[in-house]
Amino acid sequence: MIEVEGLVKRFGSNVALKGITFTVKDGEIYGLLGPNGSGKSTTMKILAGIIPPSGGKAIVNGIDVSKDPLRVKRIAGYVPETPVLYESLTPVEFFNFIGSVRRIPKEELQERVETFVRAFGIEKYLGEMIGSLSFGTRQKISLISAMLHDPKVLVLDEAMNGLDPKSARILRELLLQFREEGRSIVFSTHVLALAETICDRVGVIYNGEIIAEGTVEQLKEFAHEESLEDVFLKLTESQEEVAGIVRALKDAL
Ligand SMILES: Nc1ncnc2c1ncn2[C@@H]1O[C@H](COP(=O)(O)OP(=O)(O)OP(=O)(O)O)[C@@H](O)[C@H]1O
Repeated sequence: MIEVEGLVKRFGSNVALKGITFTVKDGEIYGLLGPNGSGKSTTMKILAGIIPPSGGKAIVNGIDVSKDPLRVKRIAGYVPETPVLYESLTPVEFFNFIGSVRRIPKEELQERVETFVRAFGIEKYLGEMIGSLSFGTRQKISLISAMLHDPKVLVLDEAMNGLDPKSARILRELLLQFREEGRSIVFSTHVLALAETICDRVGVIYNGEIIAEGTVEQLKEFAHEESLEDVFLKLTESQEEVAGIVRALKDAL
């Protein structure tokens, strides 16, 4: 379970998070949606114990991220927006490195690596240097490394980025299985169709604040719109602006 209450993050004079509150239950996939720069990655980094909050609380499976970020890192699987990998290692070396840092028993590590490598179809890249691999393959390595220690909580920042349709489907199925197993998953995406199919509830974040929250159906009802895309544009005050830009483009081209 993830409990976020009044979370604040300041970067100098820029207040990136202005008191965010939401809960992700056990066995729930919570989607964090919002325009560029609204605060999704900042929230995710705090939940993963990467950066400290400036105020408020974030409790991940009972652990306060401000008090014990190391313990949070142990139980959470975090996939950053941009993969952070060691370019000069091969995927096998990298997975072994993660296994030793996380103290995963050797046999268990090998079994889990094999399962995920097969699932994402990256067998043929295992001996190559990570720096030479494509963006999508690196994303798969980042995903696998976040799941090796059997995390109770998953914090996924744009995790579908760069994945081909087959791998995206596999990740989707994996997440649904994790949900069945009672894990909490917080998931940011710009792909609203994906959020619509996978998230139990979504929170719309705008200028560092959650401005609406609920199931996709509840949000559609609340905003009197038929698609999540229209809900999103309306709530983030972009609907009129987009229409104006489209009109200007039509006139200009
Ligand atoms: N390390 C940092 N130093 C200073 N400002 C930062 C830092 N990280 C984020 N910010 C600022 O915090 C705000 C929220 O950024 P954040 O990366 O959380 O947005 P986002 O919703 O994830 O955006 P995107 O969809 O583009 O990934 C932005 O104004 C950003 O410039």
